[in-house]
Amino acid sequence: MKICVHGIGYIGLATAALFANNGHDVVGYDPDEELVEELRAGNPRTTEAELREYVLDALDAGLEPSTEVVEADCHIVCVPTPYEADSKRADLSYVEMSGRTVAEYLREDDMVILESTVPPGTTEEVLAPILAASELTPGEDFSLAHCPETVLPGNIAHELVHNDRIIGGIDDESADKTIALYESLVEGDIHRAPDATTAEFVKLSQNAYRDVNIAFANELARVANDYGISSRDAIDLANVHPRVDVLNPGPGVGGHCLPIDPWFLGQFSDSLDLIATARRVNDGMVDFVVELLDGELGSLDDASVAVLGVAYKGNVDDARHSPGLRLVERLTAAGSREVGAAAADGGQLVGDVDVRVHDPHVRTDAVDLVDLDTALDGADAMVVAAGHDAFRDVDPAEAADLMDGRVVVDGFSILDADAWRDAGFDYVEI
Ligand SMILES: NC(=O)C1=CN([C@@H]2O[C@H](COP(=O)(O)OP(=O)(O)OC[C@H]3O[C@@H](n4cnc5c(N)ncnc54)[C@H](O)[C@@H]3O)[C@@H](O)[C@H]2O)C=CC1
Ligand SMILES: CC(=O)N[C@@H]1[C@@H](OP(=O)(O)OP(=O)(O)OC[C@H]2O[C@@H](n3ccc(=O)[nH]c3=O)[C@H](O)[C@@H]2O)O[C@H](C(=O)O)[C@@H](O)[C@@H]1O
Repeated sequence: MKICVHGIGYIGLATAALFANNGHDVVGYDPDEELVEELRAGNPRTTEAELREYVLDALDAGLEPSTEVVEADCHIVCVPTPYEADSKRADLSYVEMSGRTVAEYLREDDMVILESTVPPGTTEEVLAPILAASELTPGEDFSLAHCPETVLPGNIAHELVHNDRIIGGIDDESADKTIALYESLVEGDIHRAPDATTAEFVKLSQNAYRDVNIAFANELARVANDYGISSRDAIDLANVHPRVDVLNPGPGVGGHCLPIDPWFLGQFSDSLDLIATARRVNDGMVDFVVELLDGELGSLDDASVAVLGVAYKGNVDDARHSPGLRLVERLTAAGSREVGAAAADGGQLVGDVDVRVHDPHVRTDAVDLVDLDTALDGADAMVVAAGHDAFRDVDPAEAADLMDGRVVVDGFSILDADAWRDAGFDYVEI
């Protein structure tokens, strides 16, 4: 089948490769000329080794990166759906733009599949009317379905093939055709949603569920701290119950999915309550880290803090909406004024903090990154704000030689607590 994937970023490229590696004739369209050139030269933008190999196989199998759209039996839309922070709404302009492009190339009996994560109702109420500008009728002249993507960054090559899929069409035939196509590719089960809106809702519910569960763990961490006990020990023990499965606390929830998708879920509903509270709890964990630092150091005024990790989670290079970046903001002068402004509401006043940031995976313009030794040199405290495996190897004796202070806040409980305590550190974990 001739397939045109619209948007060959992280998700679209993997999806294009999935189809190309299964014998389809695939064009990966993206307006980003540099990205297309790099791919044509055999340089996919990924640090995931398995994904890289998978994409290189696909290029060998004929995957054609292109800045031109082509006519195709199936158009798969994988464009960005960013979040507008002020309104807490999805920016659907890329989906709309892509829809207008697809409409120009659409022929009778073609398939259109939206994979981007969108608020409930988008496929039927936003994309379908745009595609109808082709003068073909959605559901009658061409099929239209939503097939949300659920791969876990860091494990995409495996999950792309093995995850179950939820597929919802704007009518039965659209769902039938889309299900048949994905059944020929993936090893996970395919589940039929009653309609496209339900499929959109389910995708967002999965991420909201995880966000709420993490918020529960984060709240337990704060409560356990009030009792002077380890939340990690308590959660491990709670989880021996056959019907309890609490996730891990940490310095907050990052990435461009979990912190955002709960708001997409509530975009056309006034009923978010627990889910909105969970967002607030998770975003508040950075303040908890600041409180821990302040408590351990006596005062943050003029303190030096080494922040290790601005990736949104361990072993990835993506710093979008990361707890580490938020922590840096809070600790720097601009951020401390923000925290100070909240003092009347019980927030704490923080003075100027010398913040040094190190991350072996991330390249970003958002903060100045330094090497590990520079970050630790003269620091009063060290915070692990991303769970990179590399941080397990930081030697407490060497850190003690470099640092002025002896405070470590381990956001992910990844360090060897005994070794750090033996080296003279006050070791605190979330
Ligand atoms: N990254 C992830 O872990 C996951 C992402 N998603 C969803 O998948 C969608 C895509 O996300 P990513 O691949 O991460 O984004 P990305 O930013 O890596 O890639 C999107 C690509 O679309 C291209 N693009 C922009 N406008 C376009 C247009 N009009 N036509 C064709 N291409 C266009 C961009 O140049 C870019 O290369 C989003 O809705 C996201 O929420 C879903 C599950 C996981
Ligand atoms: C329900 C679910 O597991 N969704 C996945 C999620 O990918 P993502 O990498 O954002 O998820 P993640 O590994 O839970 O990490 C998100 C954030 O949550 C934090 N986190 C995660 C687990 C935990 O126990 N505690 C915790 O604090 C992480 O450190 C990170 O900051 O969102 C992806 C997406 O929708 O883009 C989705 O495809 C993935 O399957």
